[in-house]
Amino acid sequence: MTDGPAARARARAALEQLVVDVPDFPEPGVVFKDITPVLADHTAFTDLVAGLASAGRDADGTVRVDKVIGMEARGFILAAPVALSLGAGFVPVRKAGKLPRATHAVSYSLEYGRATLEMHADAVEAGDRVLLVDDVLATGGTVAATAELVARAGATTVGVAVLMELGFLSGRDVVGDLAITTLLTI
Ligand SMILES: O=P(O)(O)OC[C@H]1O[C@H](OP(=O)(O)OP(=O)(O)O)[C@H](O)[C@@H]1O
Ligand SMILES: Nc1ncnc2[nH]cnc12
Repeated sequence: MTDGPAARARARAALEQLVVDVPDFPEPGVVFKDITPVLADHTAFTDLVAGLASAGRDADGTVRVDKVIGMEARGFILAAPVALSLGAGFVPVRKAGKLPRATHAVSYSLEYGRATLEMHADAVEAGDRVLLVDDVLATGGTVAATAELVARAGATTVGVAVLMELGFLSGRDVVGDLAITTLLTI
């Protein structure tokens, strides 16, 4: 698997061709971006993962993250292979009530409602450098809540990598306390 600009360019083309816009799901007025056809295409999925993984490397190719976080549920699908390709650990951030041991928890808003996210309190260590991976950045609520969970553990969010931005954040230069300069969008 090769990361970098070539993989990102192929992945961008695949997203344009294969993502299906579904009007009024899960509620009236929302145009839902269905990424499942991209995941079903092996070449496209490979390029997506390689493109996202480039956010976890310095310009010289050195891996700059200790952990990759995926946010339930679609973030899991992308973040786990990104973690493997970087040689980093994978950490799931889950909706409330799913993780069995002591957690940090943060409530947040997203395009269609409110939710609470949790992360095991010992999943990242103080001082860890963390990359957040998800499919869609809409209001930024999910990313901001996850960055707050990382901060509560004493770790640092050094990057955010997503497949798509939906335009809610245009004109803003921060997501929560995160500078948008840390953001890679396929
Ligand atoms: O930027 P935001 O406004 O926070 O929206 C983006 C989030 O919304 C979706 O997840 P959702 O909570 O619907 O969960 P799912 O992956 O389980 O469908 C998506 O996968 C992102 O995580
Ligand atoms: N419109 C949308 N499509 C897919 N996932 C989303 N998450 C938040 N808004 C979304």
